[in-house]
Amino acid sequence: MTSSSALICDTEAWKALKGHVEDINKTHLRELMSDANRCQYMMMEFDGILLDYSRQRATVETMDKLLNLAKAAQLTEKISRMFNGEHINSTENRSVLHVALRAPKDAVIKADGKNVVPEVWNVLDKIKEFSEKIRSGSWVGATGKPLKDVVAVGIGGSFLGPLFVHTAIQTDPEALECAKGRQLRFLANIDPVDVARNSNGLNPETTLVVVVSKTFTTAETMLNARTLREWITTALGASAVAKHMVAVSTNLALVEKFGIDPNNAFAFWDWVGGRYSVCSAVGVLPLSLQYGFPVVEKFLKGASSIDQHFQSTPFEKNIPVLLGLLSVWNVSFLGYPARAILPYSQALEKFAPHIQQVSMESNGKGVSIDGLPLSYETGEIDFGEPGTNGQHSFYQLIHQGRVIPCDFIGIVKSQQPVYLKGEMVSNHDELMSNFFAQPDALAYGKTPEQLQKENVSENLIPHKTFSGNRPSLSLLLPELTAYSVGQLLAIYEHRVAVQGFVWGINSFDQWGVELGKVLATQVRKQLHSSRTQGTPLEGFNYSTTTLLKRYLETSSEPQT
Ligand SMILES: O=P(O)(O)OC[C@H]1O[C@](O)(CO)[C@@H](O)[C@@H]1O
Repeated sequence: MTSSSALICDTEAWKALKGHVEDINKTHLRELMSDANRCQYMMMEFDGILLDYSRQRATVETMDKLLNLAKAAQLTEKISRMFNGEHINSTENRSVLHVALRAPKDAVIKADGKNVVPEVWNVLDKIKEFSEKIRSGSWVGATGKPLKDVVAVGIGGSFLGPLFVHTAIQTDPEALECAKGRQLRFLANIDPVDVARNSNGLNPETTLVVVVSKTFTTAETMLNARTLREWITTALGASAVAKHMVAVSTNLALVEKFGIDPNNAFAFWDWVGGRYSVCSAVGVLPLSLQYGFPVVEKFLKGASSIDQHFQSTPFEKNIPVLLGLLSVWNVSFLGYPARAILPYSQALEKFAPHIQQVSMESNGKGVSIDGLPLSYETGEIDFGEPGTNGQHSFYQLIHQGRVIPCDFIGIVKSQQPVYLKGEMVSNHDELMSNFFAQPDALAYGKTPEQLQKENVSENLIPHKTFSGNRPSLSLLLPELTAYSVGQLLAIYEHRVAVQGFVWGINSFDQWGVELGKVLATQVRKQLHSSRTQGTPLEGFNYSTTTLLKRYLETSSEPQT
């Protein structure tokens, strides 16, 4: 067991895994895969989702050792502390209760002694009512027209999760039907090009702007919100803000100060981390406006199903726990610094960008939760693209270059099936042929002997050899619906938490994003005074001074 100030790397369980790496290095996935009992042990099913981790560089013994590590890290206790609303985000003195956002109405989840589920459902009911008004046309804009289009303004966790879910369900037949005649756009970047892209073609008379910001102080979001407020008031007059702008925030005082009627604000709470907020009004409001609340409620139910599985299933059958432990194994023991997220589904194209924030903002830390410097790496470099597009891009490197553990995510039933008469297989079968083939190509590789038998010329043999032994895991979902998107989200959220719990870090703060913001403030002030009063550059190093000088001398940004 670790005492609160000890590092997990000092435990016997960690040392046992370190020693075990040597055993694993003596094996090849080719051999491991020939053991059917092992493979059977490494398949797990829950609520329609099938996990196959037999292509991890692990044996049953590895799993036993990882489960011992979980014990040494007090994983059971840490998960309970999260669900019990303890202030596990200790550097911000906050509970971590995104699970309460999708809990059933009759659940009891307490933060600071108070059941938060009724408050959650108050906001959900308010969203339901408001979105029905907008969708039915009973709430109209300043000129009496129904509001058909929504622009959600927000960045980071106030953007990536909602965009992921929107992209994932927009071609689902049920969601598609519910969204008929409506548009949902996202404005995140402060780059004015993003403003142009997301307002071009929209009519302010029929547009609702949802400003989404936990703090309501994020520089990019607030300037974008002011820009769209200007777009609305220029076209429709100042009073139009009341009908055309609403907000999602924990900071209702600043919402009001901005000029948005507090009755048109949708609250959430400081116990919801930004990157874990898609199940709060942050995601639920824009998605309900586009698809209707009943569709979004299915998404919440999918996430809740995984929450219950995560909270109550023994670790050896617990999908997020197994995935988290295997990631720790890959990063801390096998030394693989990256992870590729490879959904064989175009609808999941925004999944990897969302998980990049969930994972890298959570686990990219250099000290333990008690502030001790870590002697091991935490977090991994997450990236990904849908298959098969990625195969024609970066797969060369993962087959013959660096070893990157891969998550293959496949869907049994396509949202939009196509079968052309005379073709050997349907379009979805064609896609899935690749989903099934790639993990084996990575695991088995191809030996020089095999190439010789194929009469490959000697000089090409080294180039055509695949070392194999490259780990992956496969997740197979029955279909991609609002429900299963919720499941997928919760699996990854909890997996990231498991990794952080084992590494002994705080996965719920993000101090690393602050320094850059502070330095930008200094630059912003300088740009303002140089442009308006010709103030010379001061206080920057040689490099930044040179770049700023070039920028100021060669650009003529309007100042009025
Ligand atoms: O919702 P807010 O307060 O505008 O913050 C947006 C994002 O900024 C961050 O604080 C840092 O970039 C993220 O954690 C957060 O999701």
